[in-house]
Amino acid sequence: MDVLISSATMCISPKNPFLVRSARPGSLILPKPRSPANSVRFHRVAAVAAARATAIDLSDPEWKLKYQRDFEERFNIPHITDAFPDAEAIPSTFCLKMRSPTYINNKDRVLLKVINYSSPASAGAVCIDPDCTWIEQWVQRAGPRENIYFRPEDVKAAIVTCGGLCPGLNDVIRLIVITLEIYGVKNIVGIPFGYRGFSDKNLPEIPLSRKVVQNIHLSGGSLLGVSRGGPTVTEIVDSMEERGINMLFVLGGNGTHAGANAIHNECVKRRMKVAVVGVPKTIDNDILHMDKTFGFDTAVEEAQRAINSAYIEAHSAYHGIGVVKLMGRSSGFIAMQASLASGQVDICLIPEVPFNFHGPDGVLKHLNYLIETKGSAVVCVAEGAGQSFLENTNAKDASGNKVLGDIGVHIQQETKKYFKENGVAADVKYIDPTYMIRAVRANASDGILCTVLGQNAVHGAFAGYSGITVGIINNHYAYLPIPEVIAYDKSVDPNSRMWHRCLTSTGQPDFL
Ligand SMILES: Nc1ncnc2c1ncn2[C@@H]1O[C@H](COP(=O)(O)OP(=O)(O)O)[C@@H](O)[C@H]1O
Ligand SMILES: O=P(O)(O)OC[C@H]1O[C@](O)(COP(=O)(O)O)[C@@H](O)[C@@H]1O
Ligand SMILES: [Mg+2]
Repeated sequence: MDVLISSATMCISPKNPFLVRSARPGSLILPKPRSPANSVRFHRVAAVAAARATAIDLSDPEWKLKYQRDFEERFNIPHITDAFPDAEAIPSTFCLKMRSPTYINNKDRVLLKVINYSSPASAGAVCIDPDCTWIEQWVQRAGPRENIYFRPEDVKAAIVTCGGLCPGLNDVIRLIVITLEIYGVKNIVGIPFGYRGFSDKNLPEIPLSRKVVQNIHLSGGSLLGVSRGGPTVTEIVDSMEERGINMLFVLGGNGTHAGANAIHNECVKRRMKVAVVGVPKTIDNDILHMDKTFGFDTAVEEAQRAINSAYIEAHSAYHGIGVVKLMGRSSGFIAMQASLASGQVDICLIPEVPFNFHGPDGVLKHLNYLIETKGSAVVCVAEGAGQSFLENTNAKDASGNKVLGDIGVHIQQETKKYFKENGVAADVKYIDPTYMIRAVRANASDGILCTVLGQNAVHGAFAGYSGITVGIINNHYAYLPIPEVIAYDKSVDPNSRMWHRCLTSTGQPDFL
């Protein structure tokens, strides 16, 4: 569970079960937004989640039942019949050439959490109460339904890709289009350059068909283009009304999904029979509840190449130090996984784990030790790490995301200075492979994930769901209500086995 509810007087942090904070009885603890620039956005979303979650009084003998009911309500996915109770269901038009498809029953569920922790002290434990009481948490299974709520001939489907690039965008677009055609949809368009394409009159819709998308997965990027910022939700929905779009597939991260949810709500308010379905795209892997998001595997694989280059440079130089900065605004998943996978990293720094540069336990002292003992060293740092050491410019990008200082450059400069001051030779090389990684095409495992997610997005829309997103959970596929996946950024748990494995691999000490 991501939001922890207090016991009579205490509550335990969901991210760090060892951290017990006092709280008012019955109060609800929501994680603090990580980035100040995003705080308005995440406070807003968190408030939605908070409003929907019932504070649980653990002294109530019925608390478990109430908790379960609350969970079911929160993870219930909006359906077109909520606003249109008389909406007609027709037999599915999804048909395969060779055989008739098997369907998902609406009552099928996927288990969200699969470990029954016996104690909050267990590594990575996420507990609801101090006894770590086991509560089954079921979410909706994704897939084709026997009955659908849209006649294919009445559908105008649109696809939009927002935010930064991520490997696999084209794979998802491709499968959405192909699946829509299998249902019988003829009117499919791409909205160019993210949400901007809804308002910029100079950007015409891109007609899509199997023929157009057949080979797009062979290259990275997005056939449709991406952007940050753009029109207001009102303008987007006005544009959808004008264009007659009644199915919208939104590929993007937390910002895009906040937009998609707002679009869904606005459509409900205007009584438009529209399905808005998200497919989470975040190379940083910071969307809640999912095993991973598409593009992440590819990013880790590609990041290893940069780490390997940094290693070779460092290893070939006299007292060489290689610094690689990887993506991860507020979550260090790519840096952690790539460090683990490569086995060539001596120091991995992520936003979730504080560290000092200077002082007897600082990064620089350890680098000095590595140079003395090994002769070279490799540092892998996530872009959001160590921001407190950098000047805060308060600058924001077009989407309102905080523009971060370059921690890689900072490490390079500080390291050079430190070794110079100590009269020790050091050859410091810095690599920032961000845009090289983001632009590659998806690897095989991401390609498959994209295929499944794209197909399921279309099944969800035809099944009449809206305001939902699709994800892989414990190797199964599920539909989730958007507010629950973007309540805050998923981040690396410093108490998790994975982070501890990373520390084992690098051999680094605590830099505090
Ligand atoms: N809270 C929000 N409500 C509506 N739209 C948003 C919100 N936050 C971001 N957006 C829009 O979503 C798009 C992508 O957001 P961004 O943060 O750049 O990328 P990502 O979706 O990958 O997080 C942008 O066009 C931005 O204007
Ligand atoms: O230079 P840009 O396009 O703003 O992208 C930088 C950002 O893109 C990312 O790679 C992914 O961010 P999004 O999920 O918001 O697209 C971040 O790690 C990074 O901060
Ligand atoms: Mg984002």
